[in-house]
Amino acid sequence: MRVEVRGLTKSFGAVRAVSDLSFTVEPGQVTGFLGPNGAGKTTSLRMVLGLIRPDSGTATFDGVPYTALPDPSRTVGAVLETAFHPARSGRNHLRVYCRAAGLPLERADEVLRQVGLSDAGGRRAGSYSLGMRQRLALAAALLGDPGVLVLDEPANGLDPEGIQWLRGFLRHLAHDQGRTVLVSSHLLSEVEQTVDRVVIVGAGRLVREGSMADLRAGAASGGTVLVRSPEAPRLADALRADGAQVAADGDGALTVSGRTAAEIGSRAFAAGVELHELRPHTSGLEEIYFQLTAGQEQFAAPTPGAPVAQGATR
Ligand SMILES: Nc1ncnc2c1ncn2[C@@H]1O[C@H](COP(=O)(O)OP(=O)(O)OP(=O)(O)O)[C@@H](O)[C@H]1O
Repeated sequence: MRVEVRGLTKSFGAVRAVSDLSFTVEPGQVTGFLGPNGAGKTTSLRMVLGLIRPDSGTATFDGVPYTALPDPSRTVGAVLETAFHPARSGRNHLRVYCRAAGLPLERADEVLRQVGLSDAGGRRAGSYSLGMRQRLALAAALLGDPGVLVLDEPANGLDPEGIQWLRGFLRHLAHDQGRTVLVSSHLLSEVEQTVDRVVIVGAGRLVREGSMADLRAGAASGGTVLVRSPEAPRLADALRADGAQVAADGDGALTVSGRTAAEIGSRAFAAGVELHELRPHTSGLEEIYFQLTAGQEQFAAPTPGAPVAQGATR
């Protein structure tokens, strides 16, 4: 099932949370919905799920808006926020949902098993760790065996082991079971190894949509490489002649952009230049994400020592 978002726009008073946002989420893939805090991710997901009405624009599931789906809980599963009745067991929490959605009660145990909570199903949800609550929320989203999963920051509060489990689980749901998975995060690094595609938003607008492979390819040439050589000027000339950008610090160190470390090493070898150091300086990927979203955090912490801009606080 394909999710299509077209021209979604939403303001809260004077704050335009989402602005003419369009993107597509394909089946069989995990799509990361990325952007800094306040970029409009949660508002967009709530519009996709029919929880708030957009000022304009549409979000559809194979052409049908959420509110017109004949059987929404069997079509779309969502994890938005994790609120539980603390005295209710995890299993009973899920059974309440089953009843409300007209699903067989056995589904509760099936999804508990899927998320690895079988042994904890009888315990009060109030005693669950944050990671277990996230798993329970994911279990609730899976109750109707939906073709589409929409997850808002599901990695929040998970320990590294939990994040690794989630990564494998989401990829399994998309790649092996063909589901459409949309997962939001404000950290690229958190979902980098999980997602196949990215939709990046900043200040409510789309700033990038594409495959993770494309983002990585752009990043490989977007980073910088630190090179040290006793023959730095000669190497700089050779690299510049090839079209690379080279900054020299005069002390035998060069900062090269537009070339990977391997390409620089090959060029040096071909020119017979001795190297003493060859080190990728920035990851490229984080840099691209940062550049795409720079200055768009709504509540960005000021740089220490920098003057506070007028109007930067609200
Ligand atoms: N109900 C609301 N009333 C007023 N303003 C709102 C409301 N919901 C969101 N906003 C504002 O809309 C903007 C986008 O918020 P949103 O929560 O969608 O961003 P986000 O990308 O999900 O951020 P975060 O990662 O911090 O959750 C913010 O400026 C926020 O303050």
